[in-house]
Amino acid sequence: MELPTEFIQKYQQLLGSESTDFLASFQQPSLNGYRINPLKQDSVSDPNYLNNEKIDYVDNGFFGSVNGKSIDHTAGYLYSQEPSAMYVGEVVDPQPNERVLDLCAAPGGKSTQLVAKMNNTGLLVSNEIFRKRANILAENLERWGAKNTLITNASPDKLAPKFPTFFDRILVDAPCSGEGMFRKDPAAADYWNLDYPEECANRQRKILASAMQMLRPGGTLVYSTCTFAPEEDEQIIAWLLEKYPDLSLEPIKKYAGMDSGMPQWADNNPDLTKTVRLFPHHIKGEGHFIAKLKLAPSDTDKQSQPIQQTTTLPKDQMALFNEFMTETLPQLHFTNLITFGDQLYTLPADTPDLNHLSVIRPGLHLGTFKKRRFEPSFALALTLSAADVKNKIEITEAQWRAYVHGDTLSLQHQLAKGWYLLLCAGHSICFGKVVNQTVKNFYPKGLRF
Ligand SMILES: C[S@@+](CC[C@H](N)C(=O)[O-])C[C@H]1O[C@@H](n2cnc3c(N)ncnc32)[C@H](O)[C@@H]1O
Repeated sequence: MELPTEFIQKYQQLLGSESTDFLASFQQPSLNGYRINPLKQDSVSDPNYLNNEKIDYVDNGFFGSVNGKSIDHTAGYLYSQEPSAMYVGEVVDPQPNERVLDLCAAPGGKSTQLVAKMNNTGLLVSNEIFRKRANILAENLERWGAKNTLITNASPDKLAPKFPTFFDRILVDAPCSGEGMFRKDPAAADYWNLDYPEECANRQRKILASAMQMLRPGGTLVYSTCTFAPEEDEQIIAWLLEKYPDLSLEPIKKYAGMDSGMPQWADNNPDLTKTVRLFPHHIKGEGHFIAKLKLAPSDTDKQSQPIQQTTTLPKDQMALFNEFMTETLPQLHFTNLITFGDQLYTLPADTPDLNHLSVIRPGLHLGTFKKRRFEPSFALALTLSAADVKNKIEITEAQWRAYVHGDTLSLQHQLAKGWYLLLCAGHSICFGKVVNQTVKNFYPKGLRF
């Protein structure tokens, strides 16, 4: 690929003799990776996914590519992600039952990783400023089987007043000049110019100022980019430390091939070596910068408490939902029920007041109220295992292909009318409705292939 001349000159100056290897790395093919979903009860159906080279710094991470039209992918057992990007979620290291914000979240690589580490407990607010991208984020989180996630579509400054000093951990995986994406997407190099990193840095400072309003005293902020530009990496952290004296850098473990951040590329603060750089000529990945900061605890400024949601469904809807639960999922119980139009959701426990906020998914989507019936959602099906449901049908791979294409299935034996969880190779695929020896198709239209 052809790199901009000013880009070459800039990194020759910054990296000196090392720039030869750095610049040569852009002529190498880009690297793919994927993570296996630990939230699912069983393992991948294609064992080849377990035989690839493991990524040593990531739980469940492997080098290799994912077939987007496989059962494993469509059922949410795999997430395709660039290897070095996977280290971000490891550094965030969220714990079960925490309140976590992924502020720039689409398409959802880091959010799926965070939700898995939280074991679907606590609250993850996964936010994306652009609506189209927020819808893709929702699709990816639903396929992954996320239950504790509130998906919002807001600019950081609109989100901040809703969650003052609220989060234990915040990830800002910032929009950046994307120099680490040049190999995957050479068009990104055409877009680059010498002033672009500074333009991105302006936006990053604004996003971080909003993030700081939402971080509780004693909370952790992780900032990451997929660019090498010091203006967007060390210099942003130097700015943060100056503007917020109660923030301090936390050391990040450096695995083989990872480099320390460069104090000399900012204000010479030696603490900047606590940040990490993943360079494509030193590790097997496209490149990343990650910093982890802690806000000093305070006795007076307590973490804000959510306003408790009190929700009661109208009697007729409650009866329809209870009927579905008794017939299909008698062992499960959902609380914090909330409707948006005719859509039913279960809100994560810690959710604050959502008024005047653009919400894409207020928690797990349970289904839709139709005239005199309740239709369970695809999202609900993907959080379930065979043991959760009263009625299930194990389908063959050929039937799975027909179902994801939008066809109805014919049954060889008579089954009672009602909702059944369809499973293929042990994976929950979708709900289907049995009527007269056929399974009616409820695979989401937008996901059929
Ligand atoms: C690096 S990407 C996030 C990748 C994501 N964290 C993942 O792992 O899949 C940055 C995101 O920031 C969003 N973004 C762009 N401008 C923004 C702004 N002004 N404020 C907040 N987010 C913004 C982009 O739409 C993009 O989805």
